[in-house]
Amino acid sequence: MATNLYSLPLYEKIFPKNTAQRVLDITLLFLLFSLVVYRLLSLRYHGFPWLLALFCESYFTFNWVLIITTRWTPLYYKTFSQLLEQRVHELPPVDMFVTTADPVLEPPIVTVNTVLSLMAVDYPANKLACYVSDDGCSPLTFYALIEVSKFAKLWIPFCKKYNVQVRAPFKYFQLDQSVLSSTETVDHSWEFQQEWKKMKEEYERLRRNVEDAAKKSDSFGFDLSGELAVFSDTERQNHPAIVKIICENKEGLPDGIPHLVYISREKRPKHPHYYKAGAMNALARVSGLMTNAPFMLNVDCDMFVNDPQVVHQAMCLFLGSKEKDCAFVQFPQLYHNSSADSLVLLHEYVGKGIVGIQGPFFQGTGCFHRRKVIYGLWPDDIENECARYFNSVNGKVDDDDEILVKEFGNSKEFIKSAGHALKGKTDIPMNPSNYLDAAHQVAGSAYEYGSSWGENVGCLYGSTAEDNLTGVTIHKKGWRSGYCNPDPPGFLGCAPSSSIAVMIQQKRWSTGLLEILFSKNNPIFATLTANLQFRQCVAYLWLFTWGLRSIPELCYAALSAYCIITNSNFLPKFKEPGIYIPVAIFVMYSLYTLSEYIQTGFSIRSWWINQSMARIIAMSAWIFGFLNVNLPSTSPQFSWRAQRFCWCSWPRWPRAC
Ligand SMILES: O=c1ccn([C@@H]2O[C@H](COP(=O)(O)OP(=O)(O)O[C@H]3O[C@H](CO)[C@@H](O)[C@H](O)[C@H]3O)[C@@H](O)[C@H]2O)c(=O)[nH]1
Ligand SMILES: [Mn+2]
Repeated sequence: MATNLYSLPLYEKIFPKNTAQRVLDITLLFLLFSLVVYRLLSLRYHGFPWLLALFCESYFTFNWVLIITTRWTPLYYKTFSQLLEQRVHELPPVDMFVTTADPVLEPPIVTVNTVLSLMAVDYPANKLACYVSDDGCSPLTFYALIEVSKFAKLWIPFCKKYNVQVRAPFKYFQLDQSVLSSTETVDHSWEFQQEWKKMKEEYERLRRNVEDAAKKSDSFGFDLSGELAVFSDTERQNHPAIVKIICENKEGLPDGIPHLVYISREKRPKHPHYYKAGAMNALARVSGLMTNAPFMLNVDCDMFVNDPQVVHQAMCLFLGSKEKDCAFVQFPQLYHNSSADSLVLLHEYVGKGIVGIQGPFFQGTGCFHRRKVIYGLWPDDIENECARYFNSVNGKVDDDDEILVKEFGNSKEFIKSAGHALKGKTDIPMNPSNYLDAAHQVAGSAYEYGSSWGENVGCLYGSTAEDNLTGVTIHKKGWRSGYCNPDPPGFLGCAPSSSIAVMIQQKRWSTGLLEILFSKNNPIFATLTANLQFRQCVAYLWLFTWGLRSIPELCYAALSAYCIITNSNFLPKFKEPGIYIPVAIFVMYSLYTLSEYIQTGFSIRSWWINQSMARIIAMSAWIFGFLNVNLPSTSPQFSWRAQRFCWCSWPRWPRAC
């Protein structure tokens, strides 16, 4: 008897067994408690170093409690994307967002590759739209996207015809020709070889054009005429909104080219622009008007699609679960230019634990969202059909509905589209060009004033880690999130290229995370007053306290130097039995972490380097993050570019610069 396809699930939840891990975790916890108790009992025989060591070790014990609570029940999902199209008659539309901010630090050829990999995914082209937000207001980025639209007409059919696996051309042409197409029979054919050569030439031409244009723009030789005329008289931080439709799939062809839209939201020196969060909100509004897809994917400009089935994978989770159980689907942040061992380990041993509680954190990139959730919906709103938003009960959306205007701002067209999105209507507009005027309005710098954007709607303002702030408020409402970790990875990003860049990034993260910890969106309040689960709160606390951990880490490292100088000691003497406790902790922790590295396929050397780097980061970058949040800022606010370059700057993304 044939299996009924409708009865098969789209994904499976797998809870791996972790008994050995739990036993080791508890043993270490027991040893840490013993050490703290031993210190307390012997405190009166010792001086200051003992007291300081007690403080540090108590903090490390607290941190260990956070870690083991977080990773107690690991979970991962297995998706069956081949069943999706049989199970779902009509695949839902998806709007794809790319954010870029600086054509020098993020060369347009990188954005070009990301955009091409998105536009070429295996999904009906009439269900896709790609929106690029350019916070650099750069004619170069715009020019590069025009070049993309020409190349896409060749590239997308080529990828689909030969079932190309990696659809970011720079990566594809780096690969060995024998693995270029997954269809072995076509792989070696004369036709394929010819088309491959042509495609490579075309890509080289595109790359040269974009790079030559970049050189010209460096030397102020860029001709701002024709389509680029809108960029004359603009400054990076002072310009009107620019919205241009570069490709439009007017006929709605499933095998055509998806819409491609360029957006540079308005910026004025007087108005705060809220960095990436502001860009994401402008993208949400413009896309809401033009295509209003119920799902949105957001990626950083340096993160390309590595598996053309990503949208299918995400849809398995969205369409296979109850709405409440899947507010967003996060793919892990992995890199193509670095093995990023420590990140992989973090995903493996802590990330999966978080997935098993209320779902993964929003990591800012490689994430599919439900539009409704980004519009601020609570799970209860789904049951009562968003009653709190609508004055009229006749099912129609009034474009001057007071509540909607207060939430979403003063654009009649946008109110209508938001109302449809909230009500889950799927009859979406297909002609983005009809909404160009309204799009300019909602991409204006003053549009958000008096509305809930950044407060309750969209990506939230108030932290440089806007992704975590937005994620914690989603979980706080009681939503769960899904995790997709396919092999090969769905997305690959670009790791910071130097240690100093890593430090700057870590400093920014620790600042942003502490900003959330000290705000009204603190996970403890969220558990006490709303629907954040207790263990999810613990997981968030583990993350948000990175910056605080720098203090005990630094003190503990300084203790040995202090004791040598003052001829005192902070550890029990060798003849005292108490010495066995710290020695046991040290040996066990080292072997334990080492075994995690080896089990995940990394070397002893990588373990050593990462352990050292973890200490260096905690004692430098995180300290600066901590100071950044706690000291009143006296220095001028640095631009994003300065933050990326400048180790000693005091960056606070959420302020205007
Ligand atoms: O004013 C800005 C600043 C940044 N960005 C974009 O935001 C993204 C992330 O910025 P980046 O400086 O590359 O930060 P990273 O530390 O590499 O990013 C990580 O950390 C951020 C939170 O700090 C998350 O938002 C990101 O998704 C995550 O990849 C990039 O696409 C930028 O183009 C803007 O669009 N406008
Ligand atoms: Mn980045």
